Amino acid sequence: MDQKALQFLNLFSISLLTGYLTAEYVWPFIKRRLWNRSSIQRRLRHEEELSYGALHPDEISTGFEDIGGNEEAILRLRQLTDLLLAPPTNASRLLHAPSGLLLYGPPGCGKTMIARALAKSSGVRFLSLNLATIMDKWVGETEKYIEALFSLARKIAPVIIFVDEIDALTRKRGAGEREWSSGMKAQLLTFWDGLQSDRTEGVIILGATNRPQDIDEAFLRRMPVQIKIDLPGLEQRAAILRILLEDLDTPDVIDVDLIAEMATGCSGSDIHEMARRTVLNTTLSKTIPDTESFLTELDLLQSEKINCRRYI
Ligand SMILES: Nc1ncnc2c1ncn2[C@@H]1O[C@H](COP(=O)(O)OP(=O)(O)OP(=O)(O)O)[C@@H](O)[C@H]1O
Repeated sequence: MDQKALQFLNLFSISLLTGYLTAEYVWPFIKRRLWNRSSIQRRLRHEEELSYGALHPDEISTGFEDIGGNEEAILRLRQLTDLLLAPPTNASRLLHAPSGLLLYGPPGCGKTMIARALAKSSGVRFLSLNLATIMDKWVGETEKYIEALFSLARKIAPVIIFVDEIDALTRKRGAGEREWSSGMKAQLLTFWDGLQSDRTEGVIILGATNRPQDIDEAFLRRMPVQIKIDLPGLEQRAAILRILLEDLDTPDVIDVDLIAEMATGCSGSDIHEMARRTVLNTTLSKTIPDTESFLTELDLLQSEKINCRRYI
């Protein structure tokens, strides 16, 4: 073989070897680095998006003084939160509170208000998770949001992560369930367990739902304290009304107890709506809101609700 052919063969073998090494080792390494970098950037973007739902305690306007009734539930929640945010050092691990709590009960009865007031009174941030932000994304994207949620929570701890309608995220797993959905739940459980094993981080997950029966057992187990926030009783309805009427000039011409009695079956939200409409209408008609005007609005509201339910 002449010199030129030998040189060509050498060059050819070196290029082949270089090509092979590049394809086998260098390119995957570069790809991994690029992927990691874009993955970190993506997580940071998601963290930023999620942080729009985070409030500093000073930014929270709802306090326990704005909530009528629910004293027992509030007391229990405050004790648990204190325990969670400052776990007793050197004490038995059994004294540690669980990192997940669940508020359940009919709509409009104050679950969200209680969660916000809890964060404010404990002096911790309130991170409200908007499920629309993290669900209905491309396959794999929801998992990224969940990862970002927990990394953000760790950065801004102590924090209460509030997940309204948590049943939508933690629904019972079934045979026909889509793969992405069961993957997302598995990942949520993994991150949640990460919190449980390191309790000093001051991250509490507070779920709220109207449908606790839909929540998967695995998630219920991670929210072992389940507190019912029920429809208000007579005294509680009167308490809510008194709070709502505090800034009216003429509260003494209003028979709060009578209105509360007539409002049987109403939620706090219904009472708020009745009071809002009454004050709006009397302001428009330049009259003074009295017992009669409240009862008229209550009647209207109740018949609207009956008609609406009939239609459904
Ligand atoms: N106990 C209460 N005291 C004072 N106001 C209340 C109370 N419960 C409900 N409200 C009124 O009803 C509104 C809705 O309450 P909130 O959003 O906390 O209910 P919720 O239980 O979280 O409802 P949902 O399950 O539909 O999310 C409040 O903004 C407030 O005006």
